[in-house]
Amino acid sequence: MEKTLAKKVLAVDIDGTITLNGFGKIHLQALEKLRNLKNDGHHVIFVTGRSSIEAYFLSIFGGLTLLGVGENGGCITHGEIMTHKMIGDKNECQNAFSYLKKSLDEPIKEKPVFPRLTEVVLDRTFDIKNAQAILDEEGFNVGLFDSGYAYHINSRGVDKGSGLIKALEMLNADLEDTIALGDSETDVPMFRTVKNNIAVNNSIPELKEIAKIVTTKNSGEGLLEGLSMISDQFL
Ligand SMILES: O=C(O)COP(=O)(O)O
Ligand SMILES: [Mg+2]
Repeated sequence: MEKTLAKKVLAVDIDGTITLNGFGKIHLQALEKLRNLKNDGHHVIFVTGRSSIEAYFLSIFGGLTLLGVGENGGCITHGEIMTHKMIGDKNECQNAFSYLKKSLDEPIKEKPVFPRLTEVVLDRTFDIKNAQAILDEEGFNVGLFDSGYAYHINSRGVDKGSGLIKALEMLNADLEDTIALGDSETDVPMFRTVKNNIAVNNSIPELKEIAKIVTTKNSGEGLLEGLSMISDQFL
């Protein structure tokens, strides 16, 4: 009697992993692969710096699990009736943004993205490490993160790792049954949380260093390559 495989959870980054960073175009074969895995009984969810509403709608149109972790873990949108679980605190992120506007010499402005419920998203136009030091110095309880697509001001303790753990609780699923895929700094907390993970070839070196699998191909092609490398093991 063939052992039925435990239901796995695929936690998939969007920009730079199933799209080309900055453009948003979905790699269709990669999406088809994810839908097939969903149809095989696994959970497939997006864990992204984009809005959780974008992730949720992509899961509807993609035929995936109706749960999107967005805003770098700051908000989870889920269910047949669209419901938001807000984890981050937009107020403290906005206060930090206002302080940076007064403190930085370089230009700093919000990136024109889909509206956010718990974070602030900025154009990548300033020295992020210097900005983080200024916020720490002033005692702001926020983090500044670079997804390669945008800078994010998130509440302290809000990241893709903490957001994924909340999502797994909601799905009644286990960390050891989870596989994460990503490409940028914002995926590092997720990879530190989930030991089974795949960094696509266009990932930053810091993510590749901690990844269990690093693909030779970029973005959507890399997702397909990475999933084929594990499918014989446990998908
Ligand atoms: O919105 C962004 O920063 C891009 O997001 P992602 O790479 O985490 O999907
Ligand atoms: Mg990404």
